[in-house]
Amino acid sequence: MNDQINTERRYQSGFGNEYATEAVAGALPQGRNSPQRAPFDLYPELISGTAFTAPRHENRRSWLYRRQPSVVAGRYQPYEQTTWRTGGDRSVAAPPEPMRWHPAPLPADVANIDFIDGVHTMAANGDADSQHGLAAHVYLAGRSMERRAFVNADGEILFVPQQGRLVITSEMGVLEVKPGQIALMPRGVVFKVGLPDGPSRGYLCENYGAHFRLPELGPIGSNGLANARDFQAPVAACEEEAEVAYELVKKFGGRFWHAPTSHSPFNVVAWHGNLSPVRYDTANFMTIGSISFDHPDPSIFTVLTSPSDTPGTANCDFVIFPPRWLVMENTFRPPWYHRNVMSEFMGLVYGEYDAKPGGFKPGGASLHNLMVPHGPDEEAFDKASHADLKPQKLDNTLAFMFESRYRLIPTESALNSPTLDAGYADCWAGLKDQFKPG
Ligand SMILES: O=C(O)Cc1cc(O)ccc1O
Ligand SMILES: [Fe+2]
Repeated sequence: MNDQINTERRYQSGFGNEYATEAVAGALPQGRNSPQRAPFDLYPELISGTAFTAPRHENRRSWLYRRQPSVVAGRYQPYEQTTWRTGGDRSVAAPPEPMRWHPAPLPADVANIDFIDGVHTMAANGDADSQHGLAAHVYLAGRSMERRAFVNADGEILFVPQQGRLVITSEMGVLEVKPGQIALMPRGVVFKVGLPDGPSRGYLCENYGAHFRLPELGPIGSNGLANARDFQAPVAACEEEAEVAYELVKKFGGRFWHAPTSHSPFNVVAWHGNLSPVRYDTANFMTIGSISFDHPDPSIFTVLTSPSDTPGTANCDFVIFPPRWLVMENTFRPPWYHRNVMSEFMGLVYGEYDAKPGGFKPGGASLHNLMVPHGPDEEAFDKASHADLKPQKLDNTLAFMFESRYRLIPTESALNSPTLDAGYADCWAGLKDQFKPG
């Protein structure tokens, strides 16, 4: 298995269904999970994504049949990764203002930086140990992980590549993900990231809370938004050279550790269950919008949601702003000016975002925390207030938002970064009082 794009890669369709896959026919036991001796003398191993006793509709677990169990590993030593932070750092003085960052340039030595070392936290909230909150990261990497693997005990990871494809090799198989697509890696599943296009950039949402799932559809009905069948899980793929030395890096309680192993962690010959990495192409998102008037709430663009214990008030919603038609009559069509009780971290994969046609660049980011006023910049306001309201296609654009009930605290390094757009607030400065009574 290597980084090369393999156009014949196969996938299994669906989100959270009972997948079953064998790299070698006959490797899955039939009728039981843990026979006295499993087929081909593989080791059965269970990975739980939820508590054993979680309600059936939420319960996630998979059975892996592997050449050696995961417990066969060396001792862990501390590993230094100082730019990947975990949880909200409440000692940071975060101004109650809109914030924006220009795209982070790829560092000069990017060819030596792999995915693990290339993660930079922009903002985070909650706490991994108490299993709530999220972190919004950017990754800047140019080196494929070869004999290095990573596992995150602190949360699941949503990948949003912005530049360059990812070849994500996991215990359950391989996912190829290109900009416009996303991938979701469950907590605790070992993976490595290959970069077939070299220097790559993208966003991550590390979710410490309840796992991401498809949102309820309510009156939309039984179809629409992200359809379950468009998610794809990998098929089992065991690395041919299984007895090779690997370095396993683990994030556990916000700290990084590494241990040597004498075998590939990608030694799973067959697996079954409903806990799996998946990928999804946002081009398959069935977008719903207003066909009469007014700008709807952005919740209509929710791809995945991580609920909290308060109904309808997410730990994290992953929302996209995909290409779509605008047809609303007598309506200011871009987002309204607003203050949101939820906190909004946004990124742009490609194109232009209608509320910020100028200053928000692909690879950049913005943070509009709870109750921080924001909305269209002056240019967007002027254009939309006078636009001829014929049907308009917003094309070649993909922005997204990680929206959370908890305040997102920027990291010290994000606040001090040269990419912080010091003049961001000026984009609204020209919105004059234009009240004309009578
Ligand atoms: O602020 C933003 O740009 C995100 C957003 C978009 C939208 O269409 C409505 C509300 C909202 O917060
Ligand atoms: Fe907003």
